[in-house]
Amino acid sequence: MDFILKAKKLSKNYYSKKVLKDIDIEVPRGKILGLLGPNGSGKTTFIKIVAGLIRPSSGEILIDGQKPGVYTKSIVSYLPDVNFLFKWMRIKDAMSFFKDFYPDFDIEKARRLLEFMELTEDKRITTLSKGMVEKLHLTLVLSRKAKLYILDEPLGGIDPVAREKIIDAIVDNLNEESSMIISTHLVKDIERLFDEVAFISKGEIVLRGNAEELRVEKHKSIEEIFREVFQ
Ligand SMILES: Nc1ncnc2c1ncn2[C@@H]1O[C@H](COP(=O)(O)OP(=O)(O)OP(=O)(O)O)[C@@H](O)[C@H]1O
Repeated sequence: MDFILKAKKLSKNYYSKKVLKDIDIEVPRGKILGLLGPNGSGKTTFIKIVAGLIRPSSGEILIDGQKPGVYTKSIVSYLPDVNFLFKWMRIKDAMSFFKDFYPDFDIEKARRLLEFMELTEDKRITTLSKGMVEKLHLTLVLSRKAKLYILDEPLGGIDPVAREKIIDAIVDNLNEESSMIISTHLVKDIERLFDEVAFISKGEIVLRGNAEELRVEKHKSIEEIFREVFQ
């Protein structure tokens, strides 16, 4: 099988604290991986390594066959779990910012997604609700033509009805060659997106596999498996 991401024995320490311990994760090309774990389990740390923001302490990670660096940053579209937009911006400024910064940013796609999210370009960032800011972030990140999208806790502030619609939009907007990692502890609504899942607990992968095979094997939904693993 062809993999967009391969991590082997990946570890990260903050001083003497081991935050990731010998993580093995593989993401097949064209597939969506759910990285599932409770607060503080190491999801954001792993995602930051993939985004090239922090370095692992040991182990290996290859993205499209290369170590995190200039090339991998150009093919990875990263949705952080914090607001990355400036307060002075209107939505149209955020769009221009992305267009200038990322050559693969598709402004027409962004406009279509923005309309779908029921946001208008002249709105000021400071007047947006938390859910609206999340929708804008997703619009920007999904409008890049990336090989790998990494979404850290998307949809948390978005109401359940809008969440369903956005999940459909994520599926519709992902082309066949692109892959995605979604980190979350809100498994219920999102689980239908996952092809593969990896459960992370205290920095260790405790279970991973194909989502459908796990459902069949355990006669449980991924959410039920999540509750079982982390109760
Ligand atoms: N810069 C840092 N310095 C020291 N410890 C850190 C640092 N960043 C994260 N940690 C610790 O690493 C552990 C994993 O944190 P991380 O943010 O990766 O978890 P998470 O699974 O994303 O959690 P959440 O779901 O709450 O966002 C936590 O114990 C956290 O306190």
